[in-house]
Amino acid sequence: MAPTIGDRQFTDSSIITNFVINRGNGVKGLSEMGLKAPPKPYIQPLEERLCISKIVPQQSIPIIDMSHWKNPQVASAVCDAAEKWGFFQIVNHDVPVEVLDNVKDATYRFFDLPADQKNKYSKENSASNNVRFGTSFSPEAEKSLEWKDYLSLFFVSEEEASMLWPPVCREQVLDYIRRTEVVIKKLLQMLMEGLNVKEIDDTKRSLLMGSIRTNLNYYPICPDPELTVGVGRHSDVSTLTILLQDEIGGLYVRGNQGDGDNWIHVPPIKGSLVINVGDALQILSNSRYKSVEHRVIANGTKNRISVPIFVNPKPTDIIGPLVEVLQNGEKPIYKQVLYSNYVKHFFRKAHDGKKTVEFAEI
Ligand SMILES: CC(C)(COP(=O)(O)OP(=O)(O)OC[C@H]1O[C@@H](n2cnc3c(N)ncnc32)[C@H](O)[C@@H]1OP(=O)(O)O)[C@@H](O)C(=O)NCCC(=O)NCCSC(=O)/C=C/c1ccc(O)cc1
Ligand SMILES: O=C(O)CCC(=O)C(=O)O
Ligand SMILES: [Fe+2]
Repeated sequence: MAPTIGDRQFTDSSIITNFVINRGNGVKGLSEMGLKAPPKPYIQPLEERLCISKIVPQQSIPIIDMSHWKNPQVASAVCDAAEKWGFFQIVNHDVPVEVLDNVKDATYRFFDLPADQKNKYSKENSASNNVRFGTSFSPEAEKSLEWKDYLSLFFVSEEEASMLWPPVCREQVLDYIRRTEVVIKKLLQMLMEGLNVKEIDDTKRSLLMGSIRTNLNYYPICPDPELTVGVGRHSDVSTLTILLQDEIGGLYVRGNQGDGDNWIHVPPIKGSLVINVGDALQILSNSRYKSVEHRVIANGTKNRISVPIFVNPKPTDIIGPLVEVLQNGEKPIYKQVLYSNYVKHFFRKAHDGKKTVEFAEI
């Protein structure tokens, strides 16, 4: 017999939505009931499941050692990876491993809170849109739900964070952002030099790193990971995303071989950070740097967490190909778009691969 919530059989999708979404139990609450199979709303159509034959085990994204970051070879490796892969890992980046461990512990602390505590930060209850606890990406728009809960923290100021962010993780997330900012600046400087942008002035700084959103992602144990997704295929809307993952694995990036229907695992490396180009940098660079599709498969025996920092333009910025990039006579592929409109378009629909960027195409 299917597990029950109260006296109702756990097959009715409205009961699941109520338990998971409205009452703040999240998919973590479902997972902890020890279900034998994922409930129907979580079953993905065949075309969205990651078939093992599409995984290319012999390939991997570049791993870049940042210890001698002033060496031009490092800049050239970063620009090369951003062009060809859109994804790379960095090691020896100077963000202390304790800072990373602390933010991982803080993530567990938040998700281990009782449902009613976490639900204070839900879309309905949160004191601000800048703090949101939720599940899946866009439950209202999705045909099948993702096996993921999240806390999303949009940074406005330390003062606002101290009033609005959950105390169990606030300081650790702020510390992670502060320490990572140094490496973000180095990477952006290298990427801009690769585009012939000599100086990052205030306008460019805003376009490249004017706003920061940090998500704490929690992927609970899934009874049948092959039938579900942790995160569906998508590209990020950021300029750059800095991702901290734990030791479990499960992140896959679209490969660039053959017809492109192949996926590469991003292996966890202790102390490393995964970097990926987002749509905003693809647009600013007129497609020199590529935002690449990726997805997450939940684990059958372990809970997994990840903590992406999305480095973005300011919502009020207008983004389009940079003049420096078009100086050589290159035709612009993208029009000028208001970044908040771009983000709204992204949040309004279910994940759908690289579809969001079409919003900015000429
Ligand atoms: C322009 C925004 C996006 C919307 O503002 P708004 O029009 O005043 O309205 P809301 O804040 O009420 O949000 C509108 C819709 O956006 C969605 N949304 C608003 N934040 C959120 C939120 N953190 N989460 C998931 N829905 C949201 C949400 O669906 C919501 O729909 P609804 O409440 O049903 O009307 C505004 O929040 C804003 O300027 N935010 C700052 C810019 C910003 O967030 N940049 C971050 C870009 S990177 C990023 O977030 C990547 C996230 C991501 C996440 C998961 C992934 O799998 C992959 C990537
Ligand atoms: O959990 C991961 O490894 C990646 C998550 C992701 O792609 C995202 O939050 O945008
Ligand atoms: Fe992502």
